[in-house]
Amino acid sequence: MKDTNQNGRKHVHVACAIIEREGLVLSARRSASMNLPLRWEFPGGKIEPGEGREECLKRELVEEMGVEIAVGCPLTPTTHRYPSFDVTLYPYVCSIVSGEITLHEHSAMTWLPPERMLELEWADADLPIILEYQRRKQG
Ligand SMILES: Nc1nc2c([nH]c(=O)n2[C@@H]2O[C@H](COP(=O)(O)OP(=O)(O)OP(=O)(O)O)[C@@H](O)[C@H]2O)c(=O)[nH]1
Repeated sequence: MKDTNQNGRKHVHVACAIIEREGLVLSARRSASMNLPLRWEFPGGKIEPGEGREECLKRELVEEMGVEIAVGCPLTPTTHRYPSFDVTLYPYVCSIVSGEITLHEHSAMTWLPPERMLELEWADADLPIILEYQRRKQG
């Protein structure tokens, strides 16, 4: 997928994993040296050329956390305009099928019940995803 739009503005397409375990959800904190430093996000990353979204997620979770995941239900993709780039996030509900999490890129992680997720300071693009996920859990 192209990573600039018609205006020459950077637009990244990112698959992200809402990983569930025993009623809790995994949140990961970006490191101080990443862009959006210290914001919380879902693990995942940019979809490479020719790569499927689910394939991307499985690759990213091995690279970032050393775990194999099963990719489940998609949530609604959402596009957000940051000052210096645009991002479209493609969220999927996932579970870990093997491995123990080791953080290779993030500075922290936490498992929270869905209703407490907004206590963290999230990357702005994630808010619609969290709200949709919370609505699904309540309904
Ligand atoms: N993985 C992930 N990225 C997110 C989320 N929300 C969000 O705005 N992003 C943005 O989407 C992009 C994901 O790209 P990435 O993880 O592959 O890249 P990066 O920032 O670590 O490194 P890079 O941009 O220097 O290559 C980042 O710019 C990140 O700020 C999220 O929930 N998960």
